[in-house]
Amino acid sequence: MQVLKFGGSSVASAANINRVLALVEAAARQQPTVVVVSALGGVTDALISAGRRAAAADAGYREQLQELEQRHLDVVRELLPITGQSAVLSFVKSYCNELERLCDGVFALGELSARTLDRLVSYGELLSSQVVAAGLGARGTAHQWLDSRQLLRTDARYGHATVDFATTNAQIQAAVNGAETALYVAPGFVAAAPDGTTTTLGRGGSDYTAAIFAGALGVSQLQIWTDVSGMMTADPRLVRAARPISHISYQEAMELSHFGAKVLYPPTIQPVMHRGISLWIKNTFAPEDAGTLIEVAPPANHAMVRGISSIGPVALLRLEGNGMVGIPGFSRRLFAALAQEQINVILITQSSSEHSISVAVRATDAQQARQAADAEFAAEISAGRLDPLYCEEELAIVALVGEQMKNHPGISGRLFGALGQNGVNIRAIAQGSSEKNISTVIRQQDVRKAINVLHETFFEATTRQVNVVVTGVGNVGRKLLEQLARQQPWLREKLRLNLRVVGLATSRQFVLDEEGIDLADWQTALAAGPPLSLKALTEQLLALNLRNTVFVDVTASAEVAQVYAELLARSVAVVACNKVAASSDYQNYARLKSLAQEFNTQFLFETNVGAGLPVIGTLGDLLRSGDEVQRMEAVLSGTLNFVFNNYDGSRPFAEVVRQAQAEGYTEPDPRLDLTGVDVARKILILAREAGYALEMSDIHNEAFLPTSCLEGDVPAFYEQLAVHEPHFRALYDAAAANGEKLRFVASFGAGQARVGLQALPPTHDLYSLQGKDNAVLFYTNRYVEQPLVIKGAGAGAEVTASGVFADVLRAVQS
Ligand SMILES: NC(=O)C1=CN([C@@H]2O[C@H](COP(=O)(O)OP(=O)(O)OC[C@H]3O[C@@H](n4cnc5c(N)ncnc54)[C@H](O)[C@@H]3O)[C@@H](O)[C@H]2O)C=CC1
Ligand SMILES: N[C@@H](CC=O)C(=O)O
Repeated sequence: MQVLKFGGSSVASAANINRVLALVEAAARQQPTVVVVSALGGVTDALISAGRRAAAADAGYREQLQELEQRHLDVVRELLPITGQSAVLSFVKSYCNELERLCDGVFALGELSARTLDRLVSYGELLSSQVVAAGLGARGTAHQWLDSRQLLRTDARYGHATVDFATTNAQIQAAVNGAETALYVAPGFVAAAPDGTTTTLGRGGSDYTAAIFAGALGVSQLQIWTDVSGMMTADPRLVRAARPISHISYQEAMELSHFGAKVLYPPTIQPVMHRGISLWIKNTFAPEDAGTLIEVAPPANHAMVRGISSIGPVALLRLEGNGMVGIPGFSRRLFAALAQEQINVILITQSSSEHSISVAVRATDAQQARQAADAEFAAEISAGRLDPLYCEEELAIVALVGEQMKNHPGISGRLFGALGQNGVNIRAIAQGSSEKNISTVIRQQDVRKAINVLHETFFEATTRQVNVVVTGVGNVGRKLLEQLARQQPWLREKLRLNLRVVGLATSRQFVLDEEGIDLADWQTALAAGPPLSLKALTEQLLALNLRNTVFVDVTASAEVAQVYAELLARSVAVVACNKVAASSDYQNYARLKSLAQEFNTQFLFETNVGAGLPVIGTLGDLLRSGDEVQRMEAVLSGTLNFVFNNYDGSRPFAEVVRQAQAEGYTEPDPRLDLTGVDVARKILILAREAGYALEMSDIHNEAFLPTSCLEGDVPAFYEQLAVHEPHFRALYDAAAANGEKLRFVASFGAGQARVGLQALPPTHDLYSLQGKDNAVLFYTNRYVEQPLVIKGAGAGAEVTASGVFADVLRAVQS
């Protein structure tokens, strides 16, 4: 024997009912079957609404009832052959006439009692089950329609009656076991009080009916057929990667159902759970899908977390004050006051200091709850021993559920880590000692991000989504996009990162697309974007609230550097190729670093010094391992090294500088390189990273450029370089005469930093640098005589982009 229950969506139309009939017939061929049917989708709500309108003297209920009648008649006409329709059509009409008389009475009296409402709504299931039974009859399938009102005995608490199981079980057993038929159809939801008046079973009523039949008959299995393929690991409307749960325990299923996985209503499954009957959730519209099998003891697997649930909006109420500490009875009074108002408490938390108790309630109950608590504690509040109830709204609860979480350390750590790294602040936490459920209260607007992050953390061993915004798609930015596009498959396969570019900006336009921009044709997406507004870009990016987000600045813009703080404070990682922020005033530099720390994110700028060379990272490693920098000596300008390696007077100095710019080594404004400002910024950043609070004004810069070179714009600068060709030639000749090379050297020691042009002899460590190379010499407590040397290409789009890329990966993998 088995029981199958079909929900409202499964019987919402003739086409759907035909599916149901085929499934029922297939099931009944296997073993005797009881089919429990809900009302056609939407009918119960329509009946309640009609009743309420009638009670409110709104004659519109008649039209509503006519629509309901028409809907059922249409279903019958479509479902049954013409020859078999008339009896069923007149039956539907007679039920609908009864309904109309009932509502007319309600209209006349202006009153809708719970008893009348039960009677009214019972027609939904009575009609649907008769229609399904007629459908089976029309297909020649033998069956018997059972009137659940004659089998399910309840008390007279109309609306949510309590079942008298002794009588009910006996009546069901007599009706089913005594008959010869192998297939029964019964209306769900409806029952009867001892005096025979119709009652209903409350929320989840048809599931409950099915479970009562299953329990009474001791069946092997109860199947609940619905419109989803079972319980999912998370709400599929919020998490695309959510997947069905194949096996789950009753305990877990109930935890998930409590928290929004609306497939089941826990109280309804008690009759089967207590008898160890398995419950199979199946999809009427995809019967081939495995569905979810709920059992007392499902097979063990490696999943500690079975599902993630969410419920919202909720409000968090906090009762707080010194007057509570050590005095029994406060929580009892709070809960009694809420219970008095029929307010359901969803989550409770109290710290061990006993200084406050927080409870979460549905947002719609918040104000009533606040008033009830304030009234209850009015005396303590006016005496200053308690604060008025504090109510925080627009919150939600996200919970991890899984029986195997018990005794497995580290799960809450991963939960908090994953949320923290994504800027999701946890307002309250609850975990019972059964360890089946860890609940967090978070902002409603963070729910999508939080569930996705947790789903990735606990279910998707395969990939993690990373969302990158690239601001500045010039020389370096374009190369970065090329590298990202080329590397995407590798990142997915090897690092399990689904790295998507969700935003792009230039000084003219920007585009944001949470679905990810096609890197094969990003120019088209960008061209279609609105004019650049950094405010709009940041606001829209923050509003998207995507997980694992990295903002990459590949501009040289001071305005772009100003948005970092807002982003970091929302846990968006910032990767800056732009040197403006790290070389701005010390206070800003330090604030950005501490914001990153405070909001559990990253502010990385490795390419600020030495482009793709691992300079800042190496310095950090030295310091973190306890070393101390004594001195640094470095060539930090790719441009200047290129220029002095290539200038020998045979070509004009200006032409060599132009070549450096054309090859992509200079700053967007090459005067920054030639004046030594770019190098000064770099040594400043290194000194700061080494622990010294220097300002740009502390860097002594021995500029070699004649001042007239800086008096106009960039074309004027090049003109002046040509005018001063003899000056550059003289510098070169003087060095060459001594067998020396010109190097623009940055040095730091004893808290002092300086940059300037030097003629270095062949014996000097920085003499033999090729092309656009940079070199950094670290003299530390451990590297005393021979410095730690980092050397290599110090400029160029390709190497710089690769350094930015590495920072992006560091930001999301840290
Ligand atoms: N070229 C190199 O070897 C290295 C460059 N860098 C840094 O990389 C950055 C970019 O350099 P390039 O790509 O050569 O510059 P670029 O001039 O070729 O590109 C700059 C990009 O930034 C955009 N941009 C400018 N102002 C903007 C604003 N306010 N909002 C949005 N976008 C804006 C421009 O439209 C352009 O797309 C600079 O900060 C530079 O210091 C760092 C290390 C090495
Ligand atoms: N313009 C810079 C590029 C890297 O920061 C340089 O020439 O070194």
